[in-house]
Amino acid sequence: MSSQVEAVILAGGRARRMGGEDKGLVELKGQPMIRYAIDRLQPQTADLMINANRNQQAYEAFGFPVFCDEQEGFHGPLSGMVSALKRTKGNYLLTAPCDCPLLPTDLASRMVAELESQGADMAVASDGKRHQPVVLLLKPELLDSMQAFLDAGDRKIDLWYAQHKVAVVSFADQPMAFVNVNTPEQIQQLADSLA
Ligand SMILES: Nc1nc2c(ncn2[C@@H]2O[C@H](COP(=O)(O)OP(=O)(O)OP(=O)(O)O)[C@@H](O)[C@H]2O)c(=O)[nH]1
Ligand SMILES: [Mg+2]
Repeated sequence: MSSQVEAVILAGGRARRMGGEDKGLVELKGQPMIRYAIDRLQPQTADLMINANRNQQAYEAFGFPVFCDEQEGFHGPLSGMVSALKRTKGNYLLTAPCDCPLLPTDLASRMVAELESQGADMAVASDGKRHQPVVLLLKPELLDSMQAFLDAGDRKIDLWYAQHKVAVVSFADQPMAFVNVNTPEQIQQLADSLA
């Protein structure tokens, strides 16, 4: 692939539905959840970084750069994305959450291919029915637009990207790809289904 893709795993949320435990570090079948996201993304991307607002040292142990949101106060995933866009050296930044352990192994290549074939500014993944608004492929030049949106006090990712030319990339062929684990019960359900 000629286009260099850097990935950021977003692990900066409060995880209230997980009882406030740091979701990326919560274990699924004996491994921290972020380990699954790393294992899915690392083979697909030139670089990887982790966005976390707590437990920095525990995240650093995975061997990738760790950074927190520039703006304190948990302003949502866009806050992590804007901080990542400021750091990225890739031609594209791929964003993904720490709580989707079964991300597609062909995520980056399909997102890049669709973005480029549609001449879009960015791409959003879809499970075939719904957008996955934290699974995005972003051109670094979107930084100013995202920063302005956040500075205006807006938080909703889909409202931000509606301002841009977006390629929607369907992974309907992989029904488990975006299984999202937000609660202890969902961890248990996924562990059982992977057993
Ligand atoms: N950097 C950053 N990421 C966030 C923030 N809020 C949520 N995220 C990330 O966005 C993704 C999707 O969010 P949720 O699944 O709702 O996670 P959450 O907000 O930690 O969990 P709940 O409090 O239970 O809603 C996860 O990867 C979170 O880590 C934030 O304020 N900053
Ligand atoms: Mg979630």
